[in-house]
Amino acid sequence: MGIGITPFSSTLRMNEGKRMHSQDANALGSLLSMAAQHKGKVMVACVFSLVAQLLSIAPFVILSFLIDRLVDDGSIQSTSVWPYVTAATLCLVFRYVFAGFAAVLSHITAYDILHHLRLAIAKKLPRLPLGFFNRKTSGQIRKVMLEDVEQMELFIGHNLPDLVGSTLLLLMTILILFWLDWRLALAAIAPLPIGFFAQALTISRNRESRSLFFTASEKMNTTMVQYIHGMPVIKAFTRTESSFNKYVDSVSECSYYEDIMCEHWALPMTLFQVAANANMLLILPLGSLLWLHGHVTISALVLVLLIGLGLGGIIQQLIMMGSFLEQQVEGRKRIDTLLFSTELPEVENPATPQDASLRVEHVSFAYEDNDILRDVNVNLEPGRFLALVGPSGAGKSTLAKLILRFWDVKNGAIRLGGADIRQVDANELMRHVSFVFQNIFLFNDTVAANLRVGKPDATQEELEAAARAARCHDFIMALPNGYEYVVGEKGGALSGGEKQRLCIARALLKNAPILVLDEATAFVDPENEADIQLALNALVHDKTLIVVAHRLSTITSADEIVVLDGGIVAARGTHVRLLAESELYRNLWQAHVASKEWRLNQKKGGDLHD
Ligand SMILES: Nc1ncnc2c1ncn2[C@@H]1O[C@H](COP(=O)(O)OP(=O)(O)OP(=O)(O)O)[C@@H](O)[C@H]1O
Repeated sequence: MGIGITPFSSTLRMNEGKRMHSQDANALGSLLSMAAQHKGKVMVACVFSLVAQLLSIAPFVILSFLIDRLVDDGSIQSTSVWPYVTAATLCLVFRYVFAGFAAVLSHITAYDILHHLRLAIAKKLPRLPLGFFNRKTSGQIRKVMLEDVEQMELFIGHNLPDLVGSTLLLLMTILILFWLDWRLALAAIAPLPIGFFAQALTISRNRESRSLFFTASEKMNTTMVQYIHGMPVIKAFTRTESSFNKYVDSVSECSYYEDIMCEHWALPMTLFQVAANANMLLILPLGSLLWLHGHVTISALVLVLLIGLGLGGIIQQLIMMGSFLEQQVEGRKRIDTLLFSTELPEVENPATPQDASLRVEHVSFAYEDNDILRDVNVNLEPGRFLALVGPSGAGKSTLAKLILRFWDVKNGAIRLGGADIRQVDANELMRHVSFVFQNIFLFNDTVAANLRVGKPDATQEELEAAARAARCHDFIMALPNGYEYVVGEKGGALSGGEKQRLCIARALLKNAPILVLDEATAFVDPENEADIQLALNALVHDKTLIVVAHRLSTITSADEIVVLDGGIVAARGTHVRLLAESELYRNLWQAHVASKEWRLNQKKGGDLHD
């Protein structure tokens, strides 16, 4: 297994090696403690596996007894042979019975573990800060939940019982060999250290490439998911070739590391194969000499040959299991990374927001080293409307996400209804805030089910009222099954604007006192814009509204507009005041008006051609 020599010379690599070593050890510990939680069934499965293994060599021992009888007593009757044959047959039959029981038990346990592990991961995901999902792609999480968890089934269902059975069989075989004759036993095991050395060499040479291979395979997974999910964009932008090449590159990277591992593996493995089967060259001449001089019986010699030659096979099996174990340790590492990711801290004495006011106090924030927001202040009374505007990359979406606690602020505090959001229980926070983001997500379910995400027990009347307020009812009724229409993955047949209005209806149903809306830039045709504006008006009248605005015409009525530039507040005020006082806002407004006129001209041009 992958714990051993660190083959790198530089300090950096030594440290990296040590880190990997301790991660491997931790992951192995997790694997074993997972087995220990079901120790009753796991131990019985291991014992059954061991018995099955012992029964596999028992017929050879019986055969040697028979040979003894034949040699010592030449006049043996054929009927005397039958008990030996029957015993050997029974051993073989029971070998498979025990192996079968071991497999059934270990698989029952394995599937139980699989079930609980998948549930544990699924329960963990909602407890993670929302920012976690910005960092990890769905492809990476999918790989952990499907493939890495599957490795645990292989560990409990196959590897562990086989590993225990084969290790004990190896020891038992060596003991029997020494019991038969110590000189022949030494001859049988003499080449094995060479085999072990070869294996240790493979492991140490492959340590780095193995880790790189697993990272490359994770990348391949992500690329594959993106290749499939992004197919409409890829085709629309005729990026089929470049996207396919990206996918091919990730596959090639994977096979590159596979090739390296094979190269590292080829020579030591060949050496091992030769060594594992070379003991016959020692046993046969030495055994013949010992027999000629009367030091061993013919039956002992035959038995040494039969089980001694099997030693290579047992070790080969152990080595194969060792390499499976490496994969399982690697899978467990990824599962643990997810399971032990830092959750939003539990609040000891949770605070409750008293109203729908929002205060952003001297907030600074950095994703990594560079500050994205610096000393930002906002004060919003309940029921008021705040717009965040500014050039691309100014930090508008980041500020909106901080209000939802995607991440915690670096300095300062964000208060909802007077309570620091770090002191508010995560569920309570979500009860007070609704949000509609640019990357709209709809479940592959009916329109009604998607709306009910906002309020699971909403009546049909409530659904329709929310849909009417968000300007969705008419297009929903025009769908083939109305509210029972299955929208399909990513919203299927709905337009971008329609999907956004569905999300607004969902937020309306949730009826949280504060709404954060990261306005989408993509769905800007005038009809949609007017409809979205009306949908927003429905939200505004009794809610505190924070809108990250790209279409400035939708926020001219905001109580306060905060202009962000390079992470700092460059100006603030109403639309009219900012037009008079802020050059940056004026420029943004002029750019917006120009783009609207351009779209209008484009449309007129289109109409003329029609
Ligand atoms: N998850 C992230 N990790 C690291 N950097 C990020 C992350 N999200 C955003 N950034 C960076 O933070 C900066 C501010 O991004 P943000 O999305 O908040 O800007 P924005 O004003 O909303 O831009 P836009 O109008 O284009 O949506 C950008 O430089 C962006 O590259």
